[in-house]
Amino acid sequence: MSTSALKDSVLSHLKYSLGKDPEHATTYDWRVALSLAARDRIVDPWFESTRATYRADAKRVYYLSMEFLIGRLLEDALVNTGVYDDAKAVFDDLGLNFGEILHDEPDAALGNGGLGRLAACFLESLSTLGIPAMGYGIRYEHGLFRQRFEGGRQVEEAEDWLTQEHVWEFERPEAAFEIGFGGQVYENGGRAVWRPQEAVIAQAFDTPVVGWKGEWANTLRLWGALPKTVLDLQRFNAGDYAAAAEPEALARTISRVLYPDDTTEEGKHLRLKQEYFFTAASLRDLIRRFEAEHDDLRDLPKRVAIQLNDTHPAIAGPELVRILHDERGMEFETAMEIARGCLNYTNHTLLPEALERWSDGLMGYLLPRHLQLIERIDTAHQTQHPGIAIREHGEVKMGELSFIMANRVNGVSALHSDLMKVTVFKDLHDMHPDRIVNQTNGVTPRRWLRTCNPRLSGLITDAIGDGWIKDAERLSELEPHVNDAGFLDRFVQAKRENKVDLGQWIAESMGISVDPDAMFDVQIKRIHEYKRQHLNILETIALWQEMRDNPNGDWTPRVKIFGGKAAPGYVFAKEIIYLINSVASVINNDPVTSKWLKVVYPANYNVTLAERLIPAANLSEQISTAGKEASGTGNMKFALNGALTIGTLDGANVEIREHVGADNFFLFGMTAEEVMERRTVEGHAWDAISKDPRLARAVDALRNGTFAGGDHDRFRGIADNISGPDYFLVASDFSDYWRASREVDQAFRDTGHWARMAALNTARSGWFSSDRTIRSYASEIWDALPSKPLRNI
Ligand SMILES: CCc1ccc([C@H](C)CC(=O)N[C@@H]2O[C@H](CO)[C@@H](O)[C@H](O)[C@H]2O)cc1
Repeated sequence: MSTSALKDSVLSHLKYSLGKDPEHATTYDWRVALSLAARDRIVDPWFESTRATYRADAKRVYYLSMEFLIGRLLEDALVNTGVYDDAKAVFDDLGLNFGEILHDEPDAALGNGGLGRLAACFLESLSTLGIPAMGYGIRYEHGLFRQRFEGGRQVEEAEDWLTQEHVWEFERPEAAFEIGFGGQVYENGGRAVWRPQEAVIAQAFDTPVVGWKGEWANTLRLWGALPKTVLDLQRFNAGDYAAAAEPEALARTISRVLYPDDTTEEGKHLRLKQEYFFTAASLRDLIRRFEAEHDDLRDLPKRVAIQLNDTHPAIAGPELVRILHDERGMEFETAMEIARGCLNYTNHTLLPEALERWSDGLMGYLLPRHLQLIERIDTAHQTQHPGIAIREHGEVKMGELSFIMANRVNGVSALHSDLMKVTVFKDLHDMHPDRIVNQTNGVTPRRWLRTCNPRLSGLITDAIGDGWIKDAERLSELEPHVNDAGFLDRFVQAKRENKVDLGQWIAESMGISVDPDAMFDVQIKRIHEYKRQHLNILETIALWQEMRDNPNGDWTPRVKIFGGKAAPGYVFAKEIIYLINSVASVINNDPVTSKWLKVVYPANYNVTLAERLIPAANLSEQISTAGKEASGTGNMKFALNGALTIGTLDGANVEIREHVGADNFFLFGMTAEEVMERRTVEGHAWDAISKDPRLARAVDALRNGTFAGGDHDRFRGIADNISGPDYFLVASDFSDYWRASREVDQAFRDTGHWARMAALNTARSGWFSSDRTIRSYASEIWDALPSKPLRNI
């Protein structure tokens, strides 16, 4: 498509789709017009992908997830369909600010963090690989809350991405299903019949997910909840207007808002309704699609692979058995076999508080037939494998149910999958030793390098061509260039220019000036004790104290950048946020140290902010307590973008260090085994503090009001925790973290050496592409293949 054709398409959409005259068009109008023009180019490959799948009667992959952390779609679509430069030329030509138009798009924040973003990367890779697939989720009216800081404290505001037209979705009135809740189960001719007490309509909204080069596009189908009856006319005519509108309000509540917790299961009534709502609608939809082309449901596993993104859609097991056994009359055992032949389960966390357990009461109330079927599934499994129960202490354990109903169960990094076998799923693993496999996470190199870092990707393509974008492991072809001074200079230049851009944005949006030649040290992720943002800020305090002791010391200038939201109910995490902001305001206004050290915490960390921060990072903080971070995916994005990692042997850090080389990774801290050992030591925190005066002094600063205007109590909670129970071993890992951080200081001063290490990280991180991960799922779990050979780039 030529620039002029694109221009015509944009102008005609502005006129005929938005009814706007260019003279009076707003940034929003131009952004929507461009999006419609870009969308037009995706519809044909989208249709063709569907046709090809039907022609080939190909096996389909269904990815069921409560979260899809998509972010923005326009720039990704322009790059993936190869018209980004044309679009830029069109708006330069129109004398409009292209960057401003791109930034007008709201993030689709339909997720909390790692699990949701992984789902989005997976969909893009499935399309790039041409594997027929569909993502199923919920069309939340309100995504993850907007974070604002008030006096350094997190304040949540409702997110409202749908208050403006969402141009990337197509409503599908024909794809709607009635989903029931509650009610009773009756016996009828030897068959169980469930009569729900209430019902809502699940309405489909489709978003095309286009792959690299726009050759294939799969569908993300999100369900919105609608009332069976829009208005209770009797009540309306009786003047009881509120009551008249109640059915609609009640129904829409199901898809109203994303639960903002990412580690603690609340066990909330509405959460279980959400999980059943989208899971049941998705199973209805995929069975209808199967039966349109096939007449024997026993062949379902040959044509359908379902991936459960954690336990959130685990009700899929009992629901599939209910449909096959209750509705279709299959023998229970056959229904179980067919269901297990389709289902696979990915575990994303070992944190006990994150493992979902629904009370019998709630499950029996909302899903009475499912509770009966879970009982039967439990009994059947215990007959063969006594000792493990799905139902225990009046609760239904969704992890056990998912494991027992799955063909394959996987962890998301090598360490995590091994830990699953010896912790949460030890007994089940002993019973089914070949069921757990590992699938180390990955990230899409399109969004997380090609699109977010055009300077570096331009440099790479100049050096080795652009084959790496589709096949990221070809980044290894950069290795010979790493010894070429010219390449390294351009590598350093690209990073510096990204840092200058970020510095400008920080100055404009936060009024803080940062030195682009300082080390940009970045920790961006959800705020959680196991991710140890409080270890990072404690080290920052100790560094600041040492700088004040010796202001003329030859310090390595650093900018500590934090980003992340805390679950609204997570008090300790919110205290950590308050501490970071309080430390920042003292340090950033300290004339003695401000040339050496700055702390920056932009609010409302999301996908778009990550795309702005990662290309400008020198150092990636991956400092979780070993054994706690299942994988991490930010760690991969930083390595791809030429940042060095300071981290523990946790999650995928282990594999990143193996791939980039131990010399190009700053390792510190206890291993997962040593962590278990250290916890058994009585007073392990005090012991560590007593042995490290630097640590003791930093903790004292939390107690003596240094960062609290003299208020000794403000951060007592954090100080007491770190010097007391300290379950995540902040005190015990501090000294080694300090040691590694000083090594980082030394290394950063040798710009050539640092550049070489950074370039090797980029060159050796191609394996962490989500294309590699998806290829592995496809061959080891789904037995799914690309539907048509995609033209080699
Ligand atoms: C029920 C509340 C809830 C909601 C979400 C979750 C997710 C599983 C939390 C999550 O996002 N886990 C992260 O998943 C990433 C993708 O695999 C991993 O890289 C991270 O290590 C893991 O913390 C747990 C509990």
